[in-house]
Amino acid sequence: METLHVDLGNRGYPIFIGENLLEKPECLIPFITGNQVLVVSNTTVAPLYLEKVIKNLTDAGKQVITHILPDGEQFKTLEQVEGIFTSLLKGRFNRDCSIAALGGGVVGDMSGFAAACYQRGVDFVQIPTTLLSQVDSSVGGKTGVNHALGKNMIGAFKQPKVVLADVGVLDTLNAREFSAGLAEIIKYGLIRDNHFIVWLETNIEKMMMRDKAVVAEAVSRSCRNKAEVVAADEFETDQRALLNLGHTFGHAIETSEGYGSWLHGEAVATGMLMAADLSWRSGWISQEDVLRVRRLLLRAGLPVVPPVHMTPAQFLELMAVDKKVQAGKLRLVLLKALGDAVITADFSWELLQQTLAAGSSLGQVSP
Ligand SMILES: NC(=O)c1ccc[n+]([C@@H]2O[C@H](COP(=O)([O-])OP(=O)(O)OC[C@H]3O[C@@H](n4cnc5c(N)ncnc54)[C@H](O)[C@@H]3O)[C@@H](O)[C@H]2O)c1
Ligand SMILES: O=C(O)C(=O)C[C@@H](O)[C@H](O)[C@H](O)COP(=O)(O)O
Ligand SMILES: [Zn+2]
Repeated sequence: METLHVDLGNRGYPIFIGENLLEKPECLIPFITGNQVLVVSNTTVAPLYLEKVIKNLTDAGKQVITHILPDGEQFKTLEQVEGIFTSLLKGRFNRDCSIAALGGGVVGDMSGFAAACYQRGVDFVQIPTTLLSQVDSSVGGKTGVNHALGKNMIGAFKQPKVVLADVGVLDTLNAREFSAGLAEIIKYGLIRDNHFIVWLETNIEKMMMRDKAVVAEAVSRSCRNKAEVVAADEFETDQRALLNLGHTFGHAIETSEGYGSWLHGEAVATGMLMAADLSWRSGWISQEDVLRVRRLLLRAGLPVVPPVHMTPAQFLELMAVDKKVQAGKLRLVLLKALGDAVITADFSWELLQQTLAAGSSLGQVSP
């Protein structure tokens, strides 16, 4: 087992990464101070792993109740969070209770948001069960829900007390969801870790075959990158926005297509290629760099062509509500080099239009 730490002073916490961690109550119980625990999961994950988590908690003398959400991004809503509050109130849960999120990013984001709001804040722990949630969403404290008009528009920062990433649970994850997690992994390489890109290019086949050691290393390198960024800028006043590479385009795709139609990781993958394309049109990276990004995404089983029917105008309308917009000006995360991203409003509107219109020829037509 490997232990990393998110250095946030009195809001700091460990990330445990390894196999069979669901069988190690010592990784969970010390981080739950009160007696009452609500475990939030969903209809897919609960039958697989809920029993183990409940046993660890009840063996330690905790009073446990559960709340099982319907499965899917389309249920990441305020209405479903209200249901979590109802379970807490019906259970007579006090302010010293904890909420445990057992599931992927959807369960984690909603549970964390419920924890931030219930009685103005209770403790919460993350037990991420998808690759994406182990490498990204369980770390850093962004929580929230979607709105029909925009992704993750309602939310709060709420750090967990611990992150328990048991890579063994990824055995039951389907191939499409596994690939979606790879998008956020590739993101860390592109924004700040050129060595990680080379490592991924070398190990992507082993990763796709779910070689346990390679998967654990990818989770660890990703979490280390994320923990460093979050520790430097917890509330996204500056550099944390780099973690949004590909997301301005990607969130527009998710919203336009209907939540759950494109997986978050798939939309981010295509969005990262669009960001690379615009970086190339801006003269910052080479065409070979863009093709390198494209090849890696394809090898990871990810889509690289935006929805054919999405027009530049539709993209721009949805991108205008992005959370990085400042004083009405769109800011994008772009690449100065592979492994070196910047957040900037300094791009040409005309070149952006070209990227949005490029479709399947992203990065492949000379500007
Ligand atoms: N808070 C953050 O910093 C952050 C970061 C990245 C993404 N996100 C959010 O996370 C969400 C995406 O998360 P996700 O990709 O984990 O999707 P998800 O939570 O929808 O999980 C994907 C699917 O896998 C299933 N599943 C989960 N664990 C499983 C397992 N071990 N075996 C079999 N099936 C399993 C789920 O039931 C679901 O059907 C999006 O809403 C995105 O906006 C948040
Ligand atoms: O932790 C962050 O910061 C991120 O941006 C991680 C992203 O992968 C994640 O999708 C996040 O939810 C996007 O944040 P948002 O503020 O654009 O909703
Ligand atoms: Zn993301």
